[in-house]
Amino acid sequence: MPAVVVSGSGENQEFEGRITVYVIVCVIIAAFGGLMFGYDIGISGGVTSMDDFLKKFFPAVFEKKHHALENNYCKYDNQFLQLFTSCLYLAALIASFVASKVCSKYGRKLTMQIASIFFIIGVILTAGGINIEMIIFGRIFLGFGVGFANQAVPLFLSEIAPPNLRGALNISFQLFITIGILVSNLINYFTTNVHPHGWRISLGIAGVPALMLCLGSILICETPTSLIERHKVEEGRKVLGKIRGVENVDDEFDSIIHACEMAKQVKDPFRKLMKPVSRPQLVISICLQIFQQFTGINAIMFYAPVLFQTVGFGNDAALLSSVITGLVNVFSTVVSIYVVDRAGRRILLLEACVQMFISQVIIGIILFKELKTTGDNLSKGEAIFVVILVCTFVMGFAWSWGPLGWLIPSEIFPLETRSAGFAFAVSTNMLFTFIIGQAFLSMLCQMQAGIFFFFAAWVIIMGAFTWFLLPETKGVPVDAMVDKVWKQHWFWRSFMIEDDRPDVKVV
Ligand SMILES: OC[C@H]1O[C@](O)(CO)[C@@H](O)[C@@H]1O
Repeated sequence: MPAVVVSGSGENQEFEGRITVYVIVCVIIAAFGGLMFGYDIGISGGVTSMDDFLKKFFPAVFEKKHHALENNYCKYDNQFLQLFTSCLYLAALIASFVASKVCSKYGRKLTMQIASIFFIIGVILTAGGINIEMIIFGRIFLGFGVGFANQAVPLFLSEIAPPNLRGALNISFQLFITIGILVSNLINYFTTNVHPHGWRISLGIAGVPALMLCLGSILICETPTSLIERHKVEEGRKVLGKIRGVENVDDEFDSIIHACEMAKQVKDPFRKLMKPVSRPQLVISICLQIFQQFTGINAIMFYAPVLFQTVGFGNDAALLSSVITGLVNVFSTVVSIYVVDRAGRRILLLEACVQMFISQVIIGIILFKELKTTGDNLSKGEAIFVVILVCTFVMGFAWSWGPLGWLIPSEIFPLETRSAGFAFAVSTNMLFTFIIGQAFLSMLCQMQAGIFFFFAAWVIIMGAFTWFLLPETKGVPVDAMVDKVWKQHWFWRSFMIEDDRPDVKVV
């Protein structure tokens, strides 16, 4: 998940430096952290739809799936099966509190190393799993890895990126996540026909990015910001010179020193976050995360193969359809990188609401009409139409609520509360991802086709929220947000009266 830029608002300043090979190597290594997260998101749906896996760990679900004991919508409704997917996010939520301390006390590099060790343990336990407990423990370890990696990698990327590339790199983390999801969909497509251990291969391949992150994080440098924060000022200057590839890094160095000093002056950022002046940023960041998850995206990302089987696809067709939605996810995220600073945030979010709403309502209507009783299936044409609609839904999400759910919280907080505010955003995301992961299959069973109308209703709420309460922040310098955005806004300006911000001028 993309980064909060803590090293001053260098976005508005030109410093000397070029993109060095070293920076590129560091970015690639850190990318494995994002890939790993995406891989874990995407892999569980395919694995939980594989017969060999179900027979071994969830025989009751296997029976339901093959003997039509229940209607289509309830085939996969099983709390443990959902726990296999969702426990990862609960573990990540818990780990992220510890990780944020480790990250600022001991640095980004060590935090990434710890993440990769968790990942490796998680991969061994899940791929080698012999009972449910072992695979759930494995997923929990993967979750610890995600908690640590998601704290360190975005910060690391934004701190080593040349300032003019920070925005693009911010969205790149989401891009790495989507690539990880796609790779996992592809792997599942091939391993589903490898019996009886295809699922072990799927879960085991996660070891590749985990090992790359582990070995790579020995090679990479610590970021200058983290070194300076931890009083290793001279080393910080040296590393800055090395990653920028120029002799004179004085300006950027001074700006990092200044930003670190400013950040230190804020005694209690969490208290400051609770004051009315921070209300707009806090409410918006939390709501964006809740809304991001209530678009229903992870119902698709986690359970697409299961969902496609629910509407009557065979195993291969279901997995292939997931590959297609994975591809749409990646390409639409790339679109966002190009469009976001040209078109602005609001228009992307609002357009996506319309697109997602239409897709969900039509899917809901088709399923409502065609999948009523046990044994019903969609016709081939209808099933293909549903896949197309899932793609238009994912497309809308991926160029808006996906990346912007992270970008906006990272740019609206003033420096004093940025880190703390972003931590809230990360934990809210993990919490609601957990809720969707744990509840979706049961909701599908209870609400049947109505689940799509449920998510569509949320899309209306988030559209209204965006329309009335989300100001445009495109091109607004970070230190001008209060004057140019919040004090001008019809609703949020009433919170700006008690403006007790310390005079932090971000340079
Ligand atoms: O690309 C979709 C993925 O992006 C996220 O919303 C993170 O921003 C995940 O929760 C989701 O699985």
